[in-house]
Amino acid sequence: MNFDFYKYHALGNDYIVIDPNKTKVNLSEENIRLICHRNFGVGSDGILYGPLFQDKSIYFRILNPDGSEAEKSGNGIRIFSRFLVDAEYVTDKEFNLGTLGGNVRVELLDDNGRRIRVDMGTVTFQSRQIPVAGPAREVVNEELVVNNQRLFITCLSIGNPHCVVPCDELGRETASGLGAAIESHELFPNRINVQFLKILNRNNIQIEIWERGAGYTLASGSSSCAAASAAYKMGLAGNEINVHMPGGIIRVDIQNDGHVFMTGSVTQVAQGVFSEDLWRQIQG
Ligand SMILES: N[C@@H](CCC[C@H](N)C(=O)O)C(=O)O
Repeated sequence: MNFDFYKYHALGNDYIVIDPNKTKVNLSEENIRLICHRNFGVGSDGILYGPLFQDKSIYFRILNPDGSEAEKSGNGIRIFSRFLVDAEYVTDKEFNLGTLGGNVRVELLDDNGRRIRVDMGTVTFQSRQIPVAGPAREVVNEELVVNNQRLFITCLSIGNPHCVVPCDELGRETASGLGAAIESHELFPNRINVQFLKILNRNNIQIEIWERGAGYTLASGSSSCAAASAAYKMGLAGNEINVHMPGGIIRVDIQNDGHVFMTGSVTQVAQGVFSEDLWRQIQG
């Protein structure tokens, strides 16, 4: 049987995979919002659309539940890699994947892609590359007042933009209230993903996440890499870091050459068909 969509989660960060070679859907912003809606649609933190083949390379698109497109997603990369194994598009243990935010190298740590390590590339703290408004600079430990609170932010890009905010105490309410205000702050012309960071010790950090275009999520791969890189840059942690999130733990290793490796799990949730009612809505 052919399915219209496949659903996976990586530590509770859930994605719907749609394969354009099998299922033809008009992914307008409105349709993306409906498919991802947790009451009116299937429900997810986003859609992964691929494989798309170009010059013998495999690409995929990452669509946020508000209809916007992201350049990169760590959990999205691991989930899409597992889908490629499940759908028998790849048989090698190591392969490259293309995203808008750059190419990554994927390594399957077991036979069925349930545990995956990814070379996510390198990070930059340069404001122009993230982007962050104002003079060209590295955005490290910079003061920002949001909702009358004085914060110290470190911003970086790992293909998609992140703002890391060290905090003494973490909680879903703070992450949601401050996260939404920071995501759309005028300092960030492309909006930004936000991580609230607590240092546990040199090898363990804890984060709460507010994702651009998705809101509060239980886990995020690129956020784990961003928070670990910011903690390392500020001298608060070493280069081998377990990132604890509400949905579970991702391991981040920062190499001497600057490459950031992320290791974590992927779980398949469902294989499904869109009902006639939903098809009627998404076909207009
Ligand atoms: N969940 C993701 C990040 C998805 C993209 C993000 N919302 C953005 O707009 O950059 C991850 O695991 O990295």
